[in-house]
Amino acid sequence: MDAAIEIRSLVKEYRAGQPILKSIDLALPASGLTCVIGPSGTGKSTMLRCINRLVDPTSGEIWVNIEGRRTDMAKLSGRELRRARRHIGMVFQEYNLVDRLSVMENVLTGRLGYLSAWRAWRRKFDAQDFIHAQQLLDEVGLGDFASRRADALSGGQRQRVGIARALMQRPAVLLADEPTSSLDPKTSIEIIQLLREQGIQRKIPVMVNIHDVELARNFADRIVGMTGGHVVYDGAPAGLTEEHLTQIYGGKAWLE
Ligand SMILES: Nc1ncnc2c1ncn2[C@@H]1O[C@H](COP(=O)(O)OP(=O)(O)OP(=O)(O)O)[C@@H](O)[C@H]1O
Repeated sequence: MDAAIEIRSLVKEYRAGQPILKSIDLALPASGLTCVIGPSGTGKSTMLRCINRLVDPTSGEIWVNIEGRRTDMAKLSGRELRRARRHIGMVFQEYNLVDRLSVMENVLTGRLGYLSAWRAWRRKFDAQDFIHAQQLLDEVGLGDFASRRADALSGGQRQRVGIARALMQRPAVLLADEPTSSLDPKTSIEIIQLLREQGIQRKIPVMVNIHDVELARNFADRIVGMTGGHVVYDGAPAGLTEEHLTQIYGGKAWLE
């Protein structure tokens, strides 16, 4: 398969001899929304954070297509890691916006990894960056909000800013760690659909950790079910049965 993300034998131990991820193998195609489900503490966030190297893997390989080159994120360090990371967009549960900055300034933050240290420190963006940021705000439905302060927005709007900021990185991969956990059901659907559409438009894989199984079932192109640090389901939403859910959650927890 021509995978845009390929994870091989990924192991993560925070404490020696106690693996959280127990040899994960996963290959995601160049487009489409993959939802990762599984009980709390099973390692979903750890897996996502290994991909963008917020967490260092203990062993294994994480191949990502970056600017036409297959790159093993697990092996990078220093400058090479910084260069690769700027192509990996991340959307967070709590948005991680800077409240006192405007929406535009928050979106521009996604560009910082491309600037020299001096320009980044002075937040010296190009005119082209402002144009791009405004285009992205239009795309996420916040075209008229550029000058608002981030803390004047609703949760759904804040998450849209988070998505625009990640897209500002011109990502090769878009990762989202429980992006809808703080949102109401209707807004959650809008955010998941937005993530999916943006991934399809840009032909990049979108990988989302999510607790809401029904949301995943209804909107994902693919579901990865994890339990105890293993992948136990990897396939189409339609193929995810009650037996799989029982295996993943060990009961009827997904109904709660
Ligand atoms: N920095 C860390 N140091 C030590 N242990 C950690 C660290 N981060 C996570 N863990 C542990 O690793 C395990 C997996 O955590 P992780 O957050 O990846 O799970 P998760 O499936 O994303 O859970 P949730 O759905 O609740 O977010 C947990 O037992 C957690 O306590």
